Amino acid sequence: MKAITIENLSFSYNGVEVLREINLEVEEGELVAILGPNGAGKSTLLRCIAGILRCRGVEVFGKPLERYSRNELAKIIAYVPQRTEPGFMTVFDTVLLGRRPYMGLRPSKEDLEATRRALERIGIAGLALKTTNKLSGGELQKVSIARALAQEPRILMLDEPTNNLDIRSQLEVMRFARDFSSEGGTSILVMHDVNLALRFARRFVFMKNGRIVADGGKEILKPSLFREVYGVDVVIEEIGGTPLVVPV
Ligand SMILES: Nc1ncnc2c1ncn2[C@@H]1O[C@H](COP(=O)(O)OP(=O)(O)OP(=O)(O)O)[C@@H](O)[C@H]1O
Repeated sequence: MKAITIENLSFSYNGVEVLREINLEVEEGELVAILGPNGAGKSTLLRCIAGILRCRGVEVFGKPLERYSRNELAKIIAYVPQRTEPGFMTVFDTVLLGRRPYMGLRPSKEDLEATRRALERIGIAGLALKTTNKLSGGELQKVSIARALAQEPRILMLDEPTNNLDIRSQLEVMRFARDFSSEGGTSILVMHDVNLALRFARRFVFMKNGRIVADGGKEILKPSLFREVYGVDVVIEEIGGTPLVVPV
């Protein structure tokens, strides 16, 4: 089943067009990495799909985005932005906020359980009682991902999820996204670390100047693509069955 269908999507901020004629279909269960230089429009595309920016031409599970209520959409799509501001709430309460689309006046037993599960799965149960303004950048990033998980979405959209994370945590987050997809969820990740993307994603969407310039599996990864998209020369070597892109 198609999780996301985007047809001829363009988007402007104050009259300046930053997404141009985007067409993209994502099947349920896919893990897609969106790559491209700074300012290419990757975050804007994610925010359009998440319903944060008002756009036409996006369907989620066969229904136009604008026909979803905010609550309905929040049960389907969880979006983790590049940066989150810390606050004065505890980690537990912050992750519990992910349950808002399901909650009545008070959190139910199921809401509390889902919060605990998310904290465990992201490996931050030990931080539950800390306030978020006392966390490191990487810890805060993990809290945002746990909150998205507590939302129990069908589509997970992470904007540069491995920023701020040490190598081990990067791998944990990527493994989590891969597992989420192999359990039937759909993951869309904006990434700058091409090699990390290569290791975990099966599909790569390259953007430049608001357009999708390449979309496919490992077969599209050629030095000419990196020259076109980033303006850099690279060599691509295979190590342990995974291509490794090295700028030269
Ligand atoms: N709120 C905004 N108002 C006006 N212009 C914006 C806004 N957000 C982004 N832009 C512009 O839109 C373009 C695309 O930005 P976007 O954040 O989508 O790029 P990106 O590919 O995610 O970049 P990066 O890799 O640097 O995060 C850029 O030229 C940016 O300056």
